[in-house]
Amino acid sequence: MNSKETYVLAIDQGTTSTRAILFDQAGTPAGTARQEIASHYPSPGWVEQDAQQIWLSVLGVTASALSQTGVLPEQIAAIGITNQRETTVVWDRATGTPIRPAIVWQSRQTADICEELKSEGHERTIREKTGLVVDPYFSGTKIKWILDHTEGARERAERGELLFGTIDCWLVWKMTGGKRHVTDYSNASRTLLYNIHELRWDDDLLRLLDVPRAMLPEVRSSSEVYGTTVPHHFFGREIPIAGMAGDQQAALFGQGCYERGAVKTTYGTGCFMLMQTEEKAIRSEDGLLTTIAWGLDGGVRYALEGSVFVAGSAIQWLRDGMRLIETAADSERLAAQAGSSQGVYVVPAFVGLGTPYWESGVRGAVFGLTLGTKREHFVRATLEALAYQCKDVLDVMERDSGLTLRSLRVDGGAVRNRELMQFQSDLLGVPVDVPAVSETTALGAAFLAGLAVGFWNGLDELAAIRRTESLYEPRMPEEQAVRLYEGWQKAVRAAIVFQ
Ligand SMILES: Nc1ncnc2c1ncn2[C@@H]1O[C@H](COP(=O)(O)OP(=O)(O)O)[C@@H](O)[C@H]1O
Ligand SMILES: O=P(O)(O)OC[C@H](O)CO
Repeated sequence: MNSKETYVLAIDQGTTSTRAILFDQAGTPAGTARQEIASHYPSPGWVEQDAQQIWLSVLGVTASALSQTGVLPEQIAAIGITNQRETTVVWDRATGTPIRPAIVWQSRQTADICEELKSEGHERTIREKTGLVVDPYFSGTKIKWILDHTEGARERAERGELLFGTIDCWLVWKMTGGKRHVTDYSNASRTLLYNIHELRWDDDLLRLLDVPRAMLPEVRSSSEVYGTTVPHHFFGREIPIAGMAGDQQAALFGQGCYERGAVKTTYGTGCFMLMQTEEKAIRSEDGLLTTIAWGLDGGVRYALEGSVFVAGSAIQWLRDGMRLIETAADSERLAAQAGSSQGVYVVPAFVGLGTPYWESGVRGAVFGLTLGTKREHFVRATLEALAYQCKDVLDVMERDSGLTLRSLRVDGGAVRNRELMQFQSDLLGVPVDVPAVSETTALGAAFLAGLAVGFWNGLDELAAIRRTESLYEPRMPEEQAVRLYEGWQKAVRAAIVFQ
C-alpha cells in the first residue's frame, strides 16, 4: 500500500442488485453505484439469473462509482467482494462462458434430489459434516442438477473443462482474466460439499452428489490477496483482490460482531440472522444452520444462522406482481396509514420456508381477509411478515445458544422502512439498532480486503468505526405483541398443512 491509496473498493453482488462502494479509512462511503439484476422464473418455484449479466453489472457499477467520485484507480488499495451465497454457476474453463443460467439460492428446482437424499437416510451425515440441512437452498444439489441436465457436462467436468463457483468465485475468475479459481471458507460452507470441521471438500459428499472434484475451487481465507485485476477491465491497473465473504457473513463482520454471541440481521431479498460463536461450531436441533463466519489470521470463526427466504422480495412482489405499490418506499407510507393489519396475515412462503420450518413444498398464503380489508392492510400484513419470520428465528437462536438478545443490529435495504423497524422492535421486545453506514455488507468486504493489505490494522480499529444512527425501542404492550405473534404461528401452521 502507498500513500496515494486512500480507498478500498467493495463490490456487493446481491440477489436484487450489484453495488460498488468506495470506502475511506474512516469507513465512510465516498460513492456508491448500483445496478438491478433481473431474476427469471422459468417454472413455479424456480429462480435463475444470467451470470454474464452479473459480471457486466460489476464492470458497470465499478466504472460509475469511480466516475461519480472522481477517484482514480491508483487511489484504490484493494478490492473486497461479497456476494449472494449458494447461487451456482458452472462455466467453461476455456471460454469463460456459463453453460446454463445461474441457479439462484431461492430456487426450488432441486427439491426432488433433496427428497431422494432424505429418503435414502443421508440427512444426518450431511448435517454433521456441513452444518446445513438437506434443502434445495444450497449449491451441491444445484451443481448436480446442472450436470444431470446438460449433455456431456459431467464427463467434461471430470476432465477439468468445466468449473463450478458461487458468485464470489465466478467474479474473481472474470476479474483475474481466468487466472484464479478460488473461493473463501464462508462461501464454501454453503455448498453442502464442504466439511466445516475438517476444512476440506468432503469426498463422501462429492460421491453422494456425483460432483467431480476437478470442478471445485481452491478454498482460502476471507482476507488475503487472491490475485490482481486484469488491467484492461479495471482501468489499466493491477489492483489486489484481497477480501471475500458471503454477504451475510460480510455483514456480520461489517457490523463489528467480533465478540462471541453478537448478532445481526440483514433484511435484503431474504432475511438472515447470524450469531458469531467464535471457534465453537454449535449444532442446532431446531433448524438453525451452523456455518463458517470467516477465515482470518490462520483460523476460522463459526456462526449460527437463521435463513428466511423471502423478505424484501415480498415487497418487490407487492410492487411488480400484485402492483399494489409503485416503489418499495410506498410500503412504509401505506403501513403507517393502515396502523394495523386488522387481523390479516400474509405468509410469503413463495419458495418454501427456511428456518425453523424447512418446508420446501409450502407456498404463499393469506389469512383473515374481510370486506373491510384495504390495500394498506394487505401491504402492512406483508411487511409485518418480515418481522414475524425474524421472531421465529430469534426464538430458536436464543434457545439453542442459551443467550438472550439485548439489542439487535440490523442492516439491508428494508431497514429504511421505519414502520417495519418499529414493529420489529415491538415484536421482539428489544431495541433495534440501525448503524450510520447502512451498507454493512459492503463495509464488511472492504474491512476484510483492507486488513489484508494493511489499510486497517486490526479488529479493534474496525470495531471503533461503527456508530448507531437510529435506535427503535419497543413501544407495544407485551400482551399485544404475544397475541399478534400467536396469529402468525396459526397462519404458518395452516399454510404448511395446505401444501
Ligand atoms: N423502504 C423499503 N421498505 C421495505 N423494503 C424495502 C425498502 N427499500 C428496499 N426494500 C427491499 O430491500 C431489498 C433490497 O435490499 P438489498 O439489501 O439491496 O438486497 P440484496 O442484497 O438482496 O440485493 C429489496 O427486496 C426491496 O424490496
Ligand atoms: O441477496 P441477499 O442480500 O438477500 O442475500 C442472499 C443470501 O446470501 C442467500 O443465502
